[in-house]
Amino acid sequence: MSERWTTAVLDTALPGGWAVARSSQGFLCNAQGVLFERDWLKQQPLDVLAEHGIGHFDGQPVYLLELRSPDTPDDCRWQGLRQFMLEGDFQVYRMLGYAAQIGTWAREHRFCGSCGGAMQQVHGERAMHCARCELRSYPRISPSMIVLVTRGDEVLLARSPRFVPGVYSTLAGFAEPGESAEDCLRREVMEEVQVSVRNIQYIGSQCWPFPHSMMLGFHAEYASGDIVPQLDEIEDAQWFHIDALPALPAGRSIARHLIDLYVARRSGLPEPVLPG
Ligand SMILES: NC(=O)c1ccc[n+]([C@@H]2O[C@H](COP(=O)([O-])OP(=O)(O)OC[C@H]3O[C@@H](n4cnc5c(N)ncnc54)[C@H](O)[C@@H]3O)[C@@H](O)[C@H]2O)c1
Ligand SMILES: [Mg+2]
Ligand SMILES: [Zn+2]
Repeated sequence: MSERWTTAVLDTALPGGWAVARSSQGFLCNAQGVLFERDWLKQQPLDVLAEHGIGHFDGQPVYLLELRSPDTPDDCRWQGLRQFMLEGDFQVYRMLGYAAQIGTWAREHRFCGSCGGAMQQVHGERAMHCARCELRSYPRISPSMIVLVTRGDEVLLARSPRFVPGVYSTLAGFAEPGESAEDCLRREVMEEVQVSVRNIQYIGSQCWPFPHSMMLGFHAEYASGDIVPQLDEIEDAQWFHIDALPALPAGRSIARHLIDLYVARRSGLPEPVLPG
């Protein structure tokens, strides 16, 4: 894996470095991209809610300006995080995914969830602290299982009403307290399509910053049951032959990787690599 982007807790009192700016409209971009000279950006008339020192890109310190409103400096525009996931430099997307998670988490933890007091960023640590009751809050990550259920040359794919028309994907769901990854996977598959699985095989993981999932990806073999889609979540679910697949999710998603990997293995083709 490339190390162009690494996270760090940087001191916002120091000058210099690069900055990205985020609002409800996405990240600020100009013709050069999404990284701005920080000292210049801070002189622009932006409505800054908070600043975070988030890491290094190509060895240079990077800060996040989290904005209250999307005021747009001259020659700039906004681009959503999903668009960075779909195209362009994947390391830039990784940096912005981290920035988005830190910005959202800090914005949602300005007040203590225990006593309601104001919270402050802890110096040198990615944490918010309540001076009144000593509570510390850390960035939130939600473990989620994602699984390709297989039956020989067939794979089980489903579509949610939220998907682009025609697209089918793997099954996924959030872990609940008390579950192992395997428990969650079996429960989600049973809830969403009423199928049971066996031979669960861990494939790999992917950060999914929409808004704070950690996807744990698996292959699992079909064991028993007929597909019965869960009405509110799953619009349709079917077995598809690997030679006759429908439209699939975005190329850099772990959902797509799980499908492409299985097809490659069944077909004796070189295995794809999960972008990371
Ligand atoms: N990277 C990928 O390829 C890929 C593909 C599919 C899904 N995903 C992600 O996987 C995650 C889970 O998938 P899903 O939407 O099918 O989940 P799911 O099947 O568990 O159902 C979603 C429901 O879970 C509840 N929920 C929302 N946030 C939660 C949380 N943090 N913890 C527990 N429950 C929560 C809500 O009621 C929501 O409607 C989502 O973040 C989704 O975007 C990623
Ligand atoms: Mg689901
Ligand atoms: Zn408190």
